[in-house]
Amino acid sequence: MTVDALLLLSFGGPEGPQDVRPFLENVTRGRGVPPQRLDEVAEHYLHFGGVSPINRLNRDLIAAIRRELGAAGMADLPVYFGNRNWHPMIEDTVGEMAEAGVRRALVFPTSAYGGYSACRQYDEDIARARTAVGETAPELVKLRQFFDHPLFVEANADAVRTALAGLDGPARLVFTAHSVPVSADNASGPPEEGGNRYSRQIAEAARLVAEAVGVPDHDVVWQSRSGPPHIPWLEPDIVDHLDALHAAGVSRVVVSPVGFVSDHLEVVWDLDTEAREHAEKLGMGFARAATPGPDPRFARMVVELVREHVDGLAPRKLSEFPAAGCTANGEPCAPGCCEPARRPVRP
Ligand SMILES: CC1=C(CCC(=O)O)c2cc3nc(cc4[nH]c(cc5[nH]c(cc1n2)c(C)c5CCC(=O)O)c(CCC(=O)O)c4C)C(CCC(=O)O)=C3C
Ligand SMILES: [Fe+2]
Repeated sequence: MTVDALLLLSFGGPEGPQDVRPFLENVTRGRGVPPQRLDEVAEHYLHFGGVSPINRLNRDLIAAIRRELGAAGMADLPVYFGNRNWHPMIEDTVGEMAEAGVRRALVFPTSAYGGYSACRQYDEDIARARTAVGETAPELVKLRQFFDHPLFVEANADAVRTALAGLDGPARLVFTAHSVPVSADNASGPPEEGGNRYSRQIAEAARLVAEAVGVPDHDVVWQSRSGPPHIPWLEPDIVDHLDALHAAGVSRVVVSPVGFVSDHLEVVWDLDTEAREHAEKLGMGFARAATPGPDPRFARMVVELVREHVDGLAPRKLSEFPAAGCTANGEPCAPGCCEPARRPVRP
């Protein structure tokens, strides 16, 4: 298949205090997140001057992808940047691509997993942007999920090794990912698979990373829960889990945010601030493993995913899960796959 461009599609984050509220409104429109939770999250952003590191990290990643494309003989493939929730917005970027004459592009989403928030919502973004641009919109083919790609696993494994080496004794290895409503996890994957594709892929990535490091035991827990308290989300939360480990006599932890590609706000606040402070209060040693995005192997993986389409390169993957997530123009992977929850939409 020939393609004219690559589009990096991400979540987006604010780049100054004035961006925080409108960004949060974009994220939570029609999603039933209580206003009190929004005030709290706004405070987390303002604690960092209203700047999330996510956009800068994505621009760095694009620079690294350009270098790797060059090394693979694809220096002339333009790389574009668009987001779901903040500028550059995907609608604007796809408009620019159309004006530049792009007819078909691959889309790399900055999420490794299936599930509504991690996969299908990016399909919705692609479909919405194409509709906004109209007839001249390029064909947009999303790249597959990469939670079990050997380069993703190796980058995470090296980060875990470095974090373990930074503590002065044996530590419990704990992986985290963004919590989602239990109903959303149950609905993730195609219906015939029986659900829970998101949490099962997280568990699989954690297992692969732990195995690569050579650590016999580990835990998988969740972070950054939002939504009203009466709705069940995946548990335990990392902070509660630290209490449980402390009670069990564990004195050091390494936390690997395997559910995320880069150090965005939920990593630097929920882990580096909240969880770290809690560990210190308990007198536990705490080290947070780096996210894989800045590792050169991550950009190399993106180029491999591109080459699966451009050169027919055989997909490299370490798990039995099908290589899902790759569809054109925002189509779901399969009928009913990762259906969005029916949420009350208020005008
Ligand atoms: C699975 C998942 C990922 C991983 C996959 C991926 O990476 O795409 C992820 C990533 C991210 N989530 C992010 C930020 C936020 N997520 C929120 C809310 C929510 N996330 C959810 C899920 C996920 N989120 C869900 C089910 C909600 C509830 C509302 C809804 O159903 O949509 C809210 C609202 C406030 C709150 O309640 O926390 C914010 C501000 C940022 C950017 C941070 C920055 O700015 O640096 C990133 C990368
Ligand atoms: Fe989120």
